[in-house]
This record gives sequence, structure tokens and C-alpha cells, in this order.
Amino acid sequence: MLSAVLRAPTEYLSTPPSAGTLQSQEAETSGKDWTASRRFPHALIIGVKKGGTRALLEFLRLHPDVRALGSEPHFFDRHYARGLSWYRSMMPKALDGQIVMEKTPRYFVTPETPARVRAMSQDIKLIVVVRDPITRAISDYTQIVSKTPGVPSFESLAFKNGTAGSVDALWSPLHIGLYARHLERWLAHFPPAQIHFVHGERLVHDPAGEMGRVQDFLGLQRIVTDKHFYFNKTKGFPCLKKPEGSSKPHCLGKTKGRLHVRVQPEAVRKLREFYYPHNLRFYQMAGMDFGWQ
Ligand SMILES: Nc1ncnc2c1ncn2[C@@H]1O[C@H](COP(=O)(O)OS(=O)(=O)O)[C@@H](OP(=O)(O)O)[C@H]1O
Repeated sequence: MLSAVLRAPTEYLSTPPSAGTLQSQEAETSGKDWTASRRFPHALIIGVKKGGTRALLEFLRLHPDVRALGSEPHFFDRHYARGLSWYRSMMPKALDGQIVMEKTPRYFVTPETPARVRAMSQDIKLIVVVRDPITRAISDYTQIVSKTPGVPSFESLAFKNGTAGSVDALWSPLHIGLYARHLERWLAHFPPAQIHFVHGERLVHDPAGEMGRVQDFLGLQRIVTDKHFYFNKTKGFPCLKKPEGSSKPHCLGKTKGRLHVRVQPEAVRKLREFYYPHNLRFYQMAGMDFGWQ
């Protein structure tokens, strides 16, 4: 099912991003509507870490016009020196008209990434799943503790002198939550219409609603709908129903939807104060109130 609205991204792909060698490889595949080939992505999920990026990618993969890489390639932030040919070779094969995607949440916060993405494609669509920066930070820290037991407490890392001291905004779990600062860099390279924000909390409470907006943004027919989801009470998250003629119903893995480390209410209060102006600025830039204050 390849809808006509998907023609535009394919045009960009017939004009490869750079290097002559890539041009000749692309020419070989052009015009073969029915032959799957490896293409550069039309859309990227660029962040944010712990925002719900895996859930979004898995939900999008239900769509027959989406082909998405399962792993995170980290091309623009870590492996850029490997070159565009390498990047394309990582992509799943796609038919003409199918949207190719990948997700690497670190792209959102790495300063060099926006210019690199733009050098590959001016028309690429960018998706950012955002979540209350405080919950996001606690989720991030919970993951750190699970990998490195015995790390200092959240409170001692988040504040320079315990909760009485100032916030350490350079501590990665807090720095990632300064969404306005990161977005500013993307907006220096891409128009706002090319960036879509997914409300991380709503992705949990109303996955079909959020998926409807994402499919519209990508120019896809609304095929992923409430028929695909059920709320799993044990997990406390939406999971996927059994797709027609295929595997079992499934939820995301154990590392998604973890019980969070408990953080002192005073620390949360101070972080709420700290993020308040940053959040307001982000709402203005994104043109949407996410309701975290
Ligand atoms: N349907 C569903 N199932 C499970 N988890 C869900 C779902 N939708 C959103 N989430 C939230 O996704 C959070 C993990 O975010 P990411 O996938 O972006 O994490 S990562 O950056 O790739 O590690 C994860 O964070 P934690 O709850 O802190 O584990 C979830 O809150």
C-alpha cells in the first residue's frame, strides 16, 4: 500500500546528498518502483533519550509504508567519519514510496548533528519525543543505577551542595532536559514545520492520538490506530495487540517502563523551579504547551 503522498521524499532520494560515487549507485536503482533498495532516511527520531523513542519507533513500524532500522546507528554523532555510504548501507531495504527511518536519541543534544543532517538532506523530517525533563532525568538516572550499582545518589549529583546548593545543569541527566537550548540549534538549520514534537506523556495515555499526528506529519495514511493498542495493566503501559496473521501481542522490554528510583520531594521541587523558565521558552519555540510546570 504505497500512497501517492509519499512521492515527495522519494524525489529527494533520487538526488543523493553528496559524493559522485553515491550518485552513480543511486542512478542504478532509480525508476525501479518495485525493487527494494537501501535509501537514506526521510525521517529521523532525534530524541530525546528516555522520552519514549523506542515505543514510537515500534509503533511506526506497524505501518506498511514505513521501514525503520531497529538499532540506533549513531551516525551523525559518533560514526560520521564512516561516511554516507556506510550510513546508507545500515538502512533496511525499502520500496519506492516507503518512508525510511532511524532513531538515535542522542542526536538532539549533540551540537554538531544539526548541520550534518542538513548537509545530507534539507527536506528531512525530524521527530522529537519530549517528556517532563524531571521525570526524564529520573528515568535516565534509574538506567545509570541499573548499569552501575553504587553510583552516588540522584540528589548529590543533581545539586552542587546537596539540595541546598545550586542545580548542576551540566550533569547529563539534567542537561538533556534543557530542551529549548538544544532546539535552538536545530532551528538554526531547519524550519519549524520540519520538526514534529511527540508528547511523551500522551504517547503513554493516548498512543493512537499521538500516532495519528505523527502519521499526518510524515504524510502517511492513518493506518496505525487504536485498533493496534491495548493497555497492559501489569506493565502500566500500552502494548501492541497481535498484528493480523503474525506473532503474539507484545509489550516493550523490561528496560522500558521501569520503576523509578525515589527522589526527595525537595529535590523535585527545586528542579521544578529550575526548569520552569526553560520549559516556558521551549513551549514558545515549539508552539505547544506540554503542561509540565
Ligand atoms: N508503550 C510503552 N511501553 C514502555 N515504555 C514506554 C511506552 N511508551 C512510552 N514509554 C516510555 O519510554 C521510556 C523509554 O524511552 P526511550 O525508548 O526513548 O529510551 S532510550 O533513550 O531509547 O533508552 C520509558 O521510560 P521509563 O518509564 O523511565 O522506563 C517509558 O516511560
